[in-house]
Amino acid sequence: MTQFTLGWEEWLALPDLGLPAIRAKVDTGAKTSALHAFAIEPFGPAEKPMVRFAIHPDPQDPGLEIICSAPLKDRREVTSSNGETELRFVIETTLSMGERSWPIEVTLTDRGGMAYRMLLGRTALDEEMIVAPSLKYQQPQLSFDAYRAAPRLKQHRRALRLAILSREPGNYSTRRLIEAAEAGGHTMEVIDTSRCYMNIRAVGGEVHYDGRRLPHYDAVIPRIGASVTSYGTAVVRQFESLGTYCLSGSEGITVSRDKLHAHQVLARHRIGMPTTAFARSPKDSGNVISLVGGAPLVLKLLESTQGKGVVLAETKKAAESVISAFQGLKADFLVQSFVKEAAGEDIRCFVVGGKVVAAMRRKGKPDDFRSNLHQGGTAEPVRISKAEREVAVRAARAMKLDVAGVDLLRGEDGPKVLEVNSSPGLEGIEKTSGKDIAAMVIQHIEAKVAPKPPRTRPRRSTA
Ligand SMILES: Nc1ncnc2c1ncn2[C@@H]1O[C@H](COP(=O)(O)OP(=O)(O)OP(=O)(O)O)[C@@H](O)[C@H]1O
Ligand SMILES: [Mg+2]
Ligand SMILES: [Mg+2]
Repeated sequence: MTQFTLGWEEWLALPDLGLPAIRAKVDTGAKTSALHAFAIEPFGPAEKPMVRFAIHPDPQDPGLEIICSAPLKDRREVTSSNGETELRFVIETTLSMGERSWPIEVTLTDRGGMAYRMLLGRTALDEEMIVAPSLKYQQPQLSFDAYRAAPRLKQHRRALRLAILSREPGNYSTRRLIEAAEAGGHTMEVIDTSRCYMNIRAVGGEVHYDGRRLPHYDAVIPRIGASVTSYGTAVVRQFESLGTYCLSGSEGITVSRDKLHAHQVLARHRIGMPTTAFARSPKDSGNVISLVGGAPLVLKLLESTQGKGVVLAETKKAAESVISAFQGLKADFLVQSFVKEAAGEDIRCFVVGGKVVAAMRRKGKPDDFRSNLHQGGTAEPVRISKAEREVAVRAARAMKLDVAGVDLLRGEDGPKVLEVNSSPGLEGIEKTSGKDIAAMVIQHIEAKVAPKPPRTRPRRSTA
């Protein structure tokens, strides 16, 4: 075997941690190796514990911060060179130097002031390796520029710590998202939205749950039920202000839940929809009916879901009596022209990251103009036109939603968007399309929270 010589200072890479270049001090006086990490937090299930930490690989550049995660191997008492004993997390990872790669054990310690981000101890060295104490860089030199170029090469995939905000841990969508996250090597915790409590302040706001502060999540998937929209979006806003990526933003959830607001936003973006009007005073009932072109027309309670507050009025008389009933209940509603040619069918386009990843056609019961599955409708896969695809993507974007269920009707003069759902269910769409939509959602999150290409700067001498 050829001799492998190391100087007292060497460049190395820790590819499993997404660290392409680290300058290390080789210290044969130390037994274990150490990596100077901060914000060290264990996470994950007891059978498969993980640890998440951050590191500034370049001691000269505090702006370059990389988040790493790794399987947790042990916790161990380590005595450092200054004689202090510290309980440290231990991970195992691959070290690459020159043409060689081998597994090493590394302890994590928060000593950011150290000039070297890594100390290579003797247990990380093989028998045939020689350390030349008076020499440096016996192995190829690397550069911190690798961090500026890396994201464009192969994206490093690290285990993410994810949370889903849901009051229904057992429902199909929640279960599938957990499965997909775990299949991708991530962990997913289910948090009951209504049990989150918060302190609100400019700096250092927190989210608490069951007596403890929630840790930092790489991303949060809000699946907020209509009954807790207001509180739920406040929780989402709190996560947003902590800098956590939320799959559906608070603004998107709020707007999409309010039919009036949603239609105004869609109209502003020139997205086709049925002619829509609204009024509050009983004096204007006749006026709004004529605004949408008279009967037949559709009346919708603003907070309706699952088609429950959606009524078809075949005649002007019927429309007037439903309107007066709604007004009597002090319920806000909108009035919409009836798209007859849609014939009780609507199209659900499932949008992920600016693309329609699946679509289905839903058909109501034979005597129902509503196509909601909750009203007993059926669904089947459907091919959608280019115009439909475009309008669905634009509608999701107008609502500022990365993941959305866009419902549209096939009108005589093109697609007409009915609504944009911020937490679209996965069951119907996965079963009809046969696609793993949950995995697509997780992949979208991975792409979103992967380290951004750090700003480019003139190259600095690193020797
Ligand atoms: N203007 C319209 N013309 C024809 N059919 C309509 C019209 N508006 C709604 N429908 C039918 O009624 C169904 C329910 O309407 P809509 O989606 O607006 O209500 P919803 O209560 O928000 O339902 P969900 O949120 O569960 O999808 C639609 O899927 C569609 O089939
Ligand atoms: Mg709805
Ligand atoms: Mg609908």
